[in-house]
Amino acid sequence: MSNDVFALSGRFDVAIIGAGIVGCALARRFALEGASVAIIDKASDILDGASKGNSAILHTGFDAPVGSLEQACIAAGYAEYLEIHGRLGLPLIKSGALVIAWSEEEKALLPSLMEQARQNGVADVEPLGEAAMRRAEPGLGAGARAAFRVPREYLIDPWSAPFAYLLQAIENGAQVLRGAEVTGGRRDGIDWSLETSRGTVQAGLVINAAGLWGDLLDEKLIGRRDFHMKPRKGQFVVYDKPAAQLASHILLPVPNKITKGVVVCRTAFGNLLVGPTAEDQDDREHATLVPETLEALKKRGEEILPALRDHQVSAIYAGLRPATEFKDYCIKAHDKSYITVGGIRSTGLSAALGIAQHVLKLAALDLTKPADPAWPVVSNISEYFPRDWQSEGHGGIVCHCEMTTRREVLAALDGPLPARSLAGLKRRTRVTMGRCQGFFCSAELARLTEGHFDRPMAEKA
Ligand SMILES: O=P(O)(O)OC[C@H](O)CO
Ligand code: FES
Repeated sequence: MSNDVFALSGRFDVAIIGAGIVGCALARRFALEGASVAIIDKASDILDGASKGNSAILHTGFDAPVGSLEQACIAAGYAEYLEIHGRLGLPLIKSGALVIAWSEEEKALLPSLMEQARQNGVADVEPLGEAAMRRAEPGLGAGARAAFRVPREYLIDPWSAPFAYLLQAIENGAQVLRGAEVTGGRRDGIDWSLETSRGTVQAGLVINAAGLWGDLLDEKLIGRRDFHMKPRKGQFVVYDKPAAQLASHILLPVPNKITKGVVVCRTAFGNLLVGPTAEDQDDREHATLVPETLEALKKRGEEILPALRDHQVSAIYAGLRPATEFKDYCIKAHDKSYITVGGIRSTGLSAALGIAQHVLKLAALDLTKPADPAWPVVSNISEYFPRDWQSEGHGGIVCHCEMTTRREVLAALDGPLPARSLAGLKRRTRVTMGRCQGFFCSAELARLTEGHFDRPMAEKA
């Protein structure tokens, strides 16, 4: 049965605004510590803001600024992911990464980057001369000069991880209010009354995890802005599955102060990804795809892996990073009743569990941990682990490109956190995300999802 309610009643220890990667990890941490938790999002489903476009890497933080809060949260988040992923059924693809120099100037920067990695606790970086680099990745283009290996940079599924975090929060008592925009709020000295488009939510502590809207929410609720959002768009090109055999490592360029640069890597779903771009813009809502930029990305991909010329692009997408004028995360307890968690850029996927640990300490609540918390197991949709279609009683394949079964679709439409939109169903099951982009599975999906979505799927015959 769905945990979704039209409105929340009662009083919560913690109200988290924003059900992105960070909000989901916060909900899990506080629920596991014994807090009563409400999580509120204005979208009809979770992960609908910055978290919907991500390159899906579990970073070690080797290149984070030494001594930064970002580095500390990535290190803690990385360690906790390794500790819990098996128990929650979350995939981990141990690819490792190569940081590749494409010019003599970049080659000269490799030793200092390796030193930075060591200072960040990533001691196992390994320099590779040109011959060793080409042995490690035989498909690299002629321009690659030298590299170093970061063995513990891994690939993960960017959607099942936060989904599992929130599911665990729910199974330990958290409540979710989707489709509810926070329009205002006031504090009566003890508790907050948050006004939302679906009623009032009463809580002792409010955590702003509103991502791209974080600065505006602070202004609305506490009348101040300590940072200003500068959305940074990233466009990506996704190649069809046969391209995944072209690279085993995550191929990273030498990063600069703004971005890690254009990455080439496999995905947990067996595709190959090239991106992201790093384009600052004012718009917080729209990440427009630009054909010329996508062509340039393809060209860059082919310089990195020339064999990509013979492979097909199966999808394109773009996301927005909640960047601010500050390089580091903007996490602050304004007082005992209000914490802002802002400026969490693309490293948020790796850092989320660590951010949650940090915020728990800032909150300093007096909580009693439940003795035997629930541990849900999410359904695996990664190409690299056994899938539902390989087991009995799955009811048939609905999406043949992604081998999604009827049982997987029906499960995603049910349970404590059901999909409310096609986008939400895609993130849970991969339907329509294969090489035909839904041409063959949409009609059956329209039938299966009837009555489940806020906006019904248009029937495609
Ligand atoms: O450009 P960045 O630094 O935000 O990093 C993008 C990477 O794809 C993160 O995994
Ligand atoms: S059959 Fe679903 S994407 Fe092709």
